[in-house]
Amino acid sequence: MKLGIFGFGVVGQGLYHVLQQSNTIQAEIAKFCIKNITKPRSLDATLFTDDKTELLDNPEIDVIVELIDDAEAAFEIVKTAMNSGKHVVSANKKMIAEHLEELLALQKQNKVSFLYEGSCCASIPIIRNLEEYYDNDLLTSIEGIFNGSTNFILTKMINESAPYKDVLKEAQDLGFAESDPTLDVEGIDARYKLCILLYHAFGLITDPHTLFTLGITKINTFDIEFAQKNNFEIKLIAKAKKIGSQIDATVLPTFVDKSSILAQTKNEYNAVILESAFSESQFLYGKGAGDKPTGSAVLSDISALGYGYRYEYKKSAKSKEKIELHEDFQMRIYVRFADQQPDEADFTEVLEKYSSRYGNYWIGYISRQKMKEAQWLEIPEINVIALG
Ligand SMILES: NC(=O)C1=CN([C@@H]2O[C@H](COP(=O)(O)OP(=O)(O)OC[C@H]3O[C@@H](n4cnc5c(N)ncnc54)[C@H](OP(=O)(O)O)[C@@H]3O)[C@@H](O)[C@H]2O)C=CC1
Ligand SMILES: N[C@@H](CC=O)C(=O)O
Repeated sequence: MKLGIFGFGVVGQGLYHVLQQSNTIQAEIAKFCIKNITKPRSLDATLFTDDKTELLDNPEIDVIVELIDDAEAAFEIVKTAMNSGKHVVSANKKMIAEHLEELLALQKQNKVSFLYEGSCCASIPIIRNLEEYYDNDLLTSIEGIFNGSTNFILTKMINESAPYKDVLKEAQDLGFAESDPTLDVEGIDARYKLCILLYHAFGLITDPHTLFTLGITKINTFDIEFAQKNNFEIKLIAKAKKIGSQIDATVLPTFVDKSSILAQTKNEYNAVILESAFSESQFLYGKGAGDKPTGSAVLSDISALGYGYRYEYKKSAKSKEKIELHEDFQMRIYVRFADQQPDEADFTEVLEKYSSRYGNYWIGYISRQKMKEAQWLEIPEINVIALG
């Protein structure tokens, strides 16, 4: 294989290192295409170009590896590569989640492989497991910690009382966070990953914007103290549950019991729990961000191209039932507020009310639709955390 690699940032360099250390892959790097040609690089300058046609128009390059931080530019690169008959490996969850249908069509039209294991939970081989191992089992739910940066931030905030701003900066310095870290802390990155996994798990294509998502930016010491008093950890949980032919999918900060497997998942580690009819509960665990862990997933895709592997998207091909996203579910939530309180009429039932000079909270049931429409959710002092 001759590889044309786009991007030499955290993941591009991680891939370079794992490729150097792996002695089983028959792949040669033709060139890296990057954005800024004047930036100093750790490798010989002849290996770099800022002209994408040098890679895309080179007939000797049969595999394009797309590892850049610009989703729209990435989509153009991937489209051109596939239309030129090249196989593509990517880790770009934003690009994949936002263009999934077009990408499926491009693979089919051009009879090429498009693999993207690194896009979901970095080193955890979740996509290929969903494609191959869970081919015939009846999956009922997939849930877990799908973002390394927020898990790193929450671990440090809760276990080490570290300030949010400092740990966000640390997550950026370690190469875990996206170039735009809002994608991480607002839960959007986890939502992209959930969208991709929804297709591989259940055959459901979803517009990422439709999934109800809350991030971790409003969590404060009052919430952390509530968690500690009640033996909880706070985790950003992405979850999709199949009820009949309907799917309930959300990304929410969630109180999880300290003894649970998800509470034990710390720092940049990710975790996925799968529930299915025959194998019942299974757990996958591994680093969800970082150079070499993500590089290893990309390497595994490159290796799979060596034996002609491609996703068959079996769930969508085999499914006889029409799977739909459904929003009419009740959620049990904790809502913390200061002077302005949430609208009680929005709640189906308020189970508990607490008030003190340090802060107030309610615990209650509310429908997803009411949550989506709630104006009070925009108030900076109001924070919602799901109760699992
Ligand atoms: N970091 C992580 O842990 C993980 C990241 N990902 C995904 O991998 C991708 C890369 O992330 P990461 O390595 O962290 O990002 P970085 O910001 O570290 O690197 C981005 C690279 O893309 C290059 N680039 C940007 N735009 C273009 C363009 N138009 N043409 C050519 N090159 C371009 C940059 O060039 P230059 O060097 O000149 O600036 C840089 O080398 C993203 O999609 C991210 O979501 C997936 C899993 C984990
Ligand atoms: N920013 C992402 C990187 C991996 O996907 C994360 O923190 O999980």
